[in-house]
Amino acid sequence: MGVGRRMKKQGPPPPLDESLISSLKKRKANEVNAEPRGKKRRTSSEKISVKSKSQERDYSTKQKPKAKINSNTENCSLAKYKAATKDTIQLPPDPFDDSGGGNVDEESDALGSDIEISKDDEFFGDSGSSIYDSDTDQHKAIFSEDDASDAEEKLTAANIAGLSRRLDEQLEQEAVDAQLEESAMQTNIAGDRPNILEDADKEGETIDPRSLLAPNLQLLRTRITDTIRVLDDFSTLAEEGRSRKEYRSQFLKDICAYYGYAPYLAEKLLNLFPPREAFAFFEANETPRPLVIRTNTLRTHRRDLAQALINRGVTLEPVGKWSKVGLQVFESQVPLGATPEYLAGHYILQAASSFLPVMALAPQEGERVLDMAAAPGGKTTYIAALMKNTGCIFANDSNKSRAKGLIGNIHRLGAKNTIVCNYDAREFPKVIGGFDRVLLDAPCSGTGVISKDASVKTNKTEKDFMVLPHLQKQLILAAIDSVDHTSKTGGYIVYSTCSVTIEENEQVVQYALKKRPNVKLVETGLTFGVGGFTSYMGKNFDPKMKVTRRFYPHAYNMDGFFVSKLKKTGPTPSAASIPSTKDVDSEIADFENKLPIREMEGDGDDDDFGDWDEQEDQAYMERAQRNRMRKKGLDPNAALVHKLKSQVKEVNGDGLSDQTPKSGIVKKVNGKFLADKGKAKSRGTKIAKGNSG
Ligand SMILES: C[S@@+](CC[C@H](N)C(=O)[O-])C[C@H]1O[C@@H](n2cnc3c(N)ncnc32)[C@H](O)[C@@H]1O
Repeated sequence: MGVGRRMKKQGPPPPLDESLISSLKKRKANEVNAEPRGKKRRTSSEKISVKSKSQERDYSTKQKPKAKINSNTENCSLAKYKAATKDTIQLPPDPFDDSGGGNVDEESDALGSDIEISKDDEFFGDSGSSIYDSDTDQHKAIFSEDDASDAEEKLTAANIAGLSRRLDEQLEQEAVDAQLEESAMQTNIAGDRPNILEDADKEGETIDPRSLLAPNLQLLRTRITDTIRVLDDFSTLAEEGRSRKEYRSQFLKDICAYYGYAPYLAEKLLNLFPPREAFAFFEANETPRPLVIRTNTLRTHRRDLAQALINRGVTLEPVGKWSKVGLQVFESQVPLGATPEYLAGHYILQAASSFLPVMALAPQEGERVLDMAAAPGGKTTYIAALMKNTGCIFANDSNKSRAKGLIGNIHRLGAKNTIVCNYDAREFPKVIGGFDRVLLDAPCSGTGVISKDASVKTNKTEKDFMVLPHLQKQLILAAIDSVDHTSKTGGYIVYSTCSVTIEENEQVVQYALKKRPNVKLVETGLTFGVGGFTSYMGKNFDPKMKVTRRFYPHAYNMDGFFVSKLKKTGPTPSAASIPSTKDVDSEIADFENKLPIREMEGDGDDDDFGDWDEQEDQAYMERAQRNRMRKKGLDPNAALVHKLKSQVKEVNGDGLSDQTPKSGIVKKVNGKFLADKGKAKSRGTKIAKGNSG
């Protein structure tokens, strides 16, 4: 659990598929040929000696970390720095060379999609974009050999010094990790059969479960790694007579105790991965993700922004080849939320993962785009930038106070093609339709961003995983119904969440495919990420679900995210509707009926009534009534149906309007059923103070 991950490179970019970037290569080749003699560009294999004393760092004396460096690390500049000799720093040209990086633009062309990244976004000049090159005189490349002015050397030096420091820290962290791993290995000698369950049983007998002693974290961690070893090689390492299930259940208990998760959520997350990967996921949730800023190309170019921030003492690097606008910040001497560049809207602090849904949406200039759940506007403003302030964006959010933040960001970043609205997005098809593209970055449980909000570990309940997916299902249907299937340029819907659970992702998309046969899943155009689940715990999803993308913190050092893209192929059938919120209520009531019977808070002679409103009171009493009925072995749903029937009769004027409903604890006043204070109180149930009933 170190701090290392924030400093680690974000990524990794996937291996390049050459076929997808052929057009880029062609363009580069032309440019190289067109270059005047004697003005040779630096190639990625060339070394550059940096003369400044302050930059001379002796990497040869660094103790090499013993830990195996994973493939992620090999992609980052650390591996390249390691090759540096005593007096020479080998500049890492790759991070600043956007060429051939399989950017989404090029890839999507090949995929028949239409993602476009502004050519102005090219970083530090080596990119090979013709538009970019026409610009080089005004925007000199920071690390370009061609333009080694004194000022630039200073900038380069400052950034390199910062990056070197960052690498030192990373090396130190890895050395510590290696030592920890080595000591763990000494206790985990291969072939040694650990007594996990036997020891845990003994521990359970000796420790009073009510004791307030803190768990022994070292012991727990060792047991977790031992259990993973056993589950990896069960036939050799399992204790005799013990089942896999027993080990899994011990693993779950230990994960909950070690990382502080509620068992319900921990199990849900554990089920997504093999044990070893699950451990990596939980571990990654303990460390912050890298700090990333997105260049606002409506106001500046990435290299200009980088230059300005380096001048202010910020150490940064392009976020990865997959993005032309992201900068990963390693160190800063100034608050990044208060620099003149920030205030002038040159950048926005935005997690790298949240670039992805917009890249998948690939908005085109001149289109009409709906961002259904837009606040605080990180994605809306990115959409505006990709559309170069043309066309029209409707940025909607149902939360008024969050919508204010959205307006602030839209102004600061200079988005001029955006209309902000404040509807419940489920109503949107009735408000306005005919959009070329819709982004639904849905409200979710946030299981992908636990490193930012650890309260998710304990505050998400079974009910959340019923209510949220239901809302998400309603929203995705509304998103589909808002799109114009005849759009010449689009007809796309992107559904994304910052959650990793199946209920909020694949199941929602599957529901949309079932309810709206006029949509189909298409490639997101994103070059990395794990494919979505096509089956899970006996449930099969559409085989094309694999084209959706999952992003995990342990795999890419990004927040957990899910991105899917749908194409609308025909009109929504006229009979199709969006399930109403009443259905959600009945689903929740049904859910509550299944909960174990427990004493109601208000049962007893408690006269200390709070300020209740009539509705609250009614719901409270109905729940008490249902509990009582179940205790008596009666079916509360049957009584509910009976009650609803009598209400319907009453609404229809069937002569019951003056009668008190059969439940006996509510009665009708001014056309509403209210608590009958006398009866309810005699049963020990809380009712509203001053209730006229
Ligand atoms: C994940 S956040 C959106 C983040 C935003 N897309 C961004 O990138 O800045 C989800 C948003 O959905 C909004 N929301 C929740 N329920 C909604 C509904 N029924 N209709 C519209 N917006 C809703 C919340 O207020 C919240 O701002």
